Amino acid sequence: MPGRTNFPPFPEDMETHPLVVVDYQLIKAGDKEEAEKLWTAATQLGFWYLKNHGADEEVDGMFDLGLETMALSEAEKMKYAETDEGVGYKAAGACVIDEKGTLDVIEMLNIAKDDILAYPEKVYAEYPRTVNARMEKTLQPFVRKSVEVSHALLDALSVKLGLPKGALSQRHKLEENSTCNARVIKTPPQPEGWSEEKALMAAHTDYGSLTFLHNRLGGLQVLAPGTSKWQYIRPLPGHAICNVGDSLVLLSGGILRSNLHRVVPPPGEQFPLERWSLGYFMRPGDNVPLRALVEDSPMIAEAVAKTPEKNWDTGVTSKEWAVRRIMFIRAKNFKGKETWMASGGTEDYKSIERAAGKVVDEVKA
Ligand SMILES: O=C(O)CCC(=O)C(=O)O
Ligand SMILES: [Fe+2]
Repeated sequence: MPGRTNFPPFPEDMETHPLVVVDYQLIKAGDKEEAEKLWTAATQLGFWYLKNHGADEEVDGMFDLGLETMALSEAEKMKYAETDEGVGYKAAGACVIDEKGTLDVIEMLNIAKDDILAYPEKVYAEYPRTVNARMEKTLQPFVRKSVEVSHALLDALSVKLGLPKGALSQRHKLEENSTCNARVIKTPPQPEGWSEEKALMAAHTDYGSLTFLHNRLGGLQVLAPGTSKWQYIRPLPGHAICNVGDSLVLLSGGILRSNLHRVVPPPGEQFPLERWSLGYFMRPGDNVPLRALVEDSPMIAEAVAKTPEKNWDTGVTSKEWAVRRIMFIRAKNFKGKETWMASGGTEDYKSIERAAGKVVDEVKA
């Protein structure tokens, strides 16, 4: 499988954005210094490498599942086409990547955590046979491992936020229905070349809480705060990439950051290759209101008081937030700039335009 174990290196001389390395075993053991590193990463950029996460075997199985499933015929995959709630197979061209309605080129498979854990019972959807064949041996262990890791990170962040230890993980209960999913992404090579305006996955913030991402090839880029240039994240063997999503930003009154990122073709010698990536997307339980936890933490209350111009009580639940974002990014629902903007979360559109070299009128934009 190109992009899994045997591929040319990410170019040495490529400019990248450095990430803090967090050691999962130390976080799990309650190490204060490591929690401090996590805090720095989660509040400043919102991205970090996670080492010693212990999920390598499960991740390898997930890459195999992706390969086996994407190799099925398009007709077969389309029997399981993604719903408006973002569950199932997303064909290339099913989503838009900009306000002009340009169609995307990536294939994606989203398998709901609730379907995985309930298997062979169905909660939302049926999946291709290649997925069913790996429900028990790959998907369930991958979900369990990812949830264990994500909960340890949430607990460490809770403490730093001045919340009771379980305050965040309680809002992400495994047994509660949620839009959490396991995702595999296949990005096709771009033999005609590639131009800066055409991201393969558009600039976005993740809408959930924490993403536990596994990359082999380069292609993931971030637009760091205070910069106007997209920078690659260098994939490091054995290291996951974790990032904060909008839900944690909202729950923490903006103390945690969900940074803009996108996917472009891998650089250098990796350019002609198919790119595969996958992750577990942890999101709050469906009924969790997306509002700052001001009653539970003086630190959050203070952060909210200092930013009265922001809306820290969205008035919607985690599920409503997710469904809106998914629905409006789908090509079949695209009606112009309005629907494109309705697909947004906490993205800073001005910084995206600045990075694209457009002049932004700070007053009117
Ligand atoms: O493929 C990647 O590296 C990133 C994927 C991503 O950002 C997403 O699925 O939300
Ligand atoms: Fe993302």
